[in-house]
Amino acid sequence: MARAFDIVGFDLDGTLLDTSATLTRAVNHTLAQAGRPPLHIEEVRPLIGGGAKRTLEKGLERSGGYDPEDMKRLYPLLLDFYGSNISEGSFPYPGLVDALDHLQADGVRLTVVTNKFESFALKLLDEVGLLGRFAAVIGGDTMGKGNAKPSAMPIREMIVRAGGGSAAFLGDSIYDVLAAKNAGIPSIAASFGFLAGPVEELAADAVIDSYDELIPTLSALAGRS
Ligand SMILES: O=C(O)COP(=O)(O)O
Ligand SMILES: [Mg+2]
Repeated sequence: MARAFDIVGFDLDGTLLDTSATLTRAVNHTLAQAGRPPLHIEEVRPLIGGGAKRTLEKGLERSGGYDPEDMKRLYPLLLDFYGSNISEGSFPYPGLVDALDHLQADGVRLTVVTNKFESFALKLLDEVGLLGRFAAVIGGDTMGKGNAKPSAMPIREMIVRAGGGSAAFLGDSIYDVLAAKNAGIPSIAASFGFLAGPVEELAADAVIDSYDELIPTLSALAGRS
């Protein structure tokens, strides 16, 4: 079958992998150092997507209040714990590997654009055995401070690093949809990810409820443009 797009880009947390158990453990480990009560995974899930710093800031707000001095002390602890336990409890969403196989068999180049640090993204993807699939992995720090999603810059960079061509982007947060829109490429929202509200609020060009829907959705989007 002819491919719908030359490049398909993926967000990482809440899109390729369910990382919520690992991040909840890291957040709770950090909150405990500050004598704060733990948060439930359901509370942490919608706080993921803007990078670990933002997740911790929001976690502190929810567990008794945010204080920049606490943050300065606690953020390195979070990074240290998370970096040392990055893949424990994180898993690909059902159907992901089949969908990637299908896309690669059609000659599609696969990429990742995440707001995680690039080094963390590389380590995590390597440990779950997916790193070799991706022509490019762009992190929240790859393009420099202030240039993470929703900036168009990491999406443009992903297209350049993957060798150019038509592209679409799949993600689970408003940062993903806005980054794709800002870069002028179609966006797809993963309703199975870490949503902070109804998936419709993301206003993506299409929505998938599982990876079984990805290939037909890409074809429909390509036919529309
Ligand atoms: O919040 C994070 O650590 C990164 O999240 P993302 O992979 O969804 O961009
Ligand atoms: Mg995400």
